[in-house]
Amino acid sequence: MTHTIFIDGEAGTTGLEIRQRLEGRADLAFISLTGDKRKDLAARAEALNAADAVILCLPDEAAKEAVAMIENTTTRVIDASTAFRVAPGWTYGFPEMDAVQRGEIVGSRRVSNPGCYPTGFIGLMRPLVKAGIVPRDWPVTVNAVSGYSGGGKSMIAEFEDGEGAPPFRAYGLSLKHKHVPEMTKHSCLKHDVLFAPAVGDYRQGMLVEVPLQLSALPETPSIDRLHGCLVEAYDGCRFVEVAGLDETEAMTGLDPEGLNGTNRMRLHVFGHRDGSQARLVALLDNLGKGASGAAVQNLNLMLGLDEATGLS
Ligand SMILES: NC(=O)C1=CN([C@@H]2O[C@H](COP(=O)(O)OP(=O)(O)OC[C@H]3O[C@@H](n4cnc5c(N)ncnc54)[C@H](OP(=O)(O)O)[C@@H]3O)[C@@H](O)[C@H]2O)C=CC1
Ligand SMILES: CC(=O)N[C@@H](CCC(=O)OP(=O)(O)O)C(=O)O
Repeated sequence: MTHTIFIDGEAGTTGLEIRQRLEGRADLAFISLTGDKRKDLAARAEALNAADAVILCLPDEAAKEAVAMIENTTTRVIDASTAFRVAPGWTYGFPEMDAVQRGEIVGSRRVSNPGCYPTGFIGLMRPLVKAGIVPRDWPVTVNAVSGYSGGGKSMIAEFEDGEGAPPFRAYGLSLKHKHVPEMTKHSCLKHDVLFAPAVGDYRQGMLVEVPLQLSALPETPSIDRLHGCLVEAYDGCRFVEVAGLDETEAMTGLDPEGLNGTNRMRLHVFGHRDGSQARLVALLDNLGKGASGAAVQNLNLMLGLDEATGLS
């Protein structure tokens, strides 16, 4: 059986990556808009309604516009933007985040693909909050660095074509980053997380870190307890893994580009085993498990296929 797919925003950073990941799939046929048709409302409306599944790789407003143009009850939607990540009626497209999530995605017609930073953060924090190791009302900070492709075509142009992009830049300084609502909600936290992102002068790959003062937490959890909780949460997951404590202990650095080109995410628990502090760090490709890889994984699930089809 062939499924018809339309990627709205196919010429952008996320859209192109998705298209490349789906290239050569005999089970899929594509509707593609080129030239002036790319942004033509009538052409987009026709494509959106003709496809079995659409993947929206658009700015938020254009994504909302696309969803409003779908007039049938059969087209299935994966939205890569921020527009619907905490919206009622939408399923959050992070299959590994809970035992029931994969099944929810399989049965959903509206799936919001998670943000890149939230994938790392929720991956680290949700199991700890659900297990009661980190209280729901805990004040949580998240520090992160991303490659510049995270900012789409305009940021890629700034770093690759412009003059004088800095080697490292802190941003999100107003503390109102668009990812805060989904990070907070899907980690089951009560208070907005304090999010401190940065962008580096390299194309893709990211580290998302949560520092924890263990002795301030209610039960002073050990490194082993944190690690054990994450290992249990991701047992059997194809794309989310937890680095062993021996491996982590021997590391002197962590390269944000380490999983580029894959749909994988690796979680680390750094700290002395008998110490009272921990640095939880997620490593992922912002264009892989942080965006395009995750979208393909969700598409596979929604089409009733093995979630790993075409992914590494
Ligand atoms: N880059 C990343 O790492 C990630 C991005 N995302 C999200 O995915 C979405 C796409 O981001 P990204 O690919 O980086 O952005 P880009 O700017 O690289 O691409 C966006 C694409 O959408 C097109 N577009 C804009 N407005 C319209 C419209 N009204 N109708 C049709 N096409 C339109 C643009 O056209 P034109 O080429 O003419 O500008 C462009 O090709 C965003 O919501 C982003 O937040 C999510 C996770 C990670
Ligand atoms: C480096 C950089 O600018 N990154 C982007 C986030 C990339 C991402 O995940 O975007 P979505 O929320 O659109 O999915 C930012 O901070 O806005």
